[in-house]
Amino acid sequence: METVKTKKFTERLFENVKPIWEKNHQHPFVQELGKGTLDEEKFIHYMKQDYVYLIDYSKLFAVGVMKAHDLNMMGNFAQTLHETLHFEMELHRQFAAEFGITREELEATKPTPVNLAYTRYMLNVAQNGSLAELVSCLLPCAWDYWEIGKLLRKQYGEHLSTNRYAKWIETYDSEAFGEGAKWLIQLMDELAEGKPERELTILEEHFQMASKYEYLFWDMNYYKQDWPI
Ligand SMILES: Cc1ncc(CN)c(N)n1
Repeated sequence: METVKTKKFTERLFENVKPIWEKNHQHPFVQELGKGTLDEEKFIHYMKQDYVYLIDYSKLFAVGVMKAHDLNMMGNFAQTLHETLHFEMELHRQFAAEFGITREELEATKPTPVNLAYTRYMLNVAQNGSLAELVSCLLPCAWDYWEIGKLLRKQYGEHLSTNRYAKWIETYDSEAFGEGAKWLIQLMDELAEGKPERELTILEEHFQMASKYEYLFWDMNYYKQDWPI
């Protein structure tokens, strides 16, 4: 008997988000980072903003621990929280040290309107929504960065030795980061399993919204936007 392969929910998400992610991948911030030509001030703006973004992003994993369905899932959220604080944010601390920025200065960064709107959106869903909603919100952050890491390695990998931002590409293209993204993709599929279309639509809205915030985040840093007053 012929078996019909049903499409995974994340395959649907990936197909529909392509136009947004393509814009993220072609954003001048991303492309110039890949080439190593990105203006230092723009990168510093990003490093500082991203550091405080990641403090809030880590809290989403803590909510994941609270809402996890079993010990295994709880452990995975706890591990991802740990890796964000000690692996991903270490990248920012290292770059900051290179640019003469102290840890205190990094941590004291005030989030810009876009940064605040993005993290508040996710934290609101995390606290008031289901576990599936939480994962749909935080997934683009992990997944699209992994895609960008792989893409920049493919496009500009030959010139990494002369790219001052090489460590950034190596981090997001790394096996460790990819494993985290793959776990979240798999978890999204498990949590979406058997859900009615009404609920899947809401999950997809969060996924698309977070993906659009990713674009705004690149733009905000490229143009060094901050509070006008
Ligand atoms: C804004 C943003 N989005 C995603 C990532 C990858 N965790 C990040 N560091 N910053």
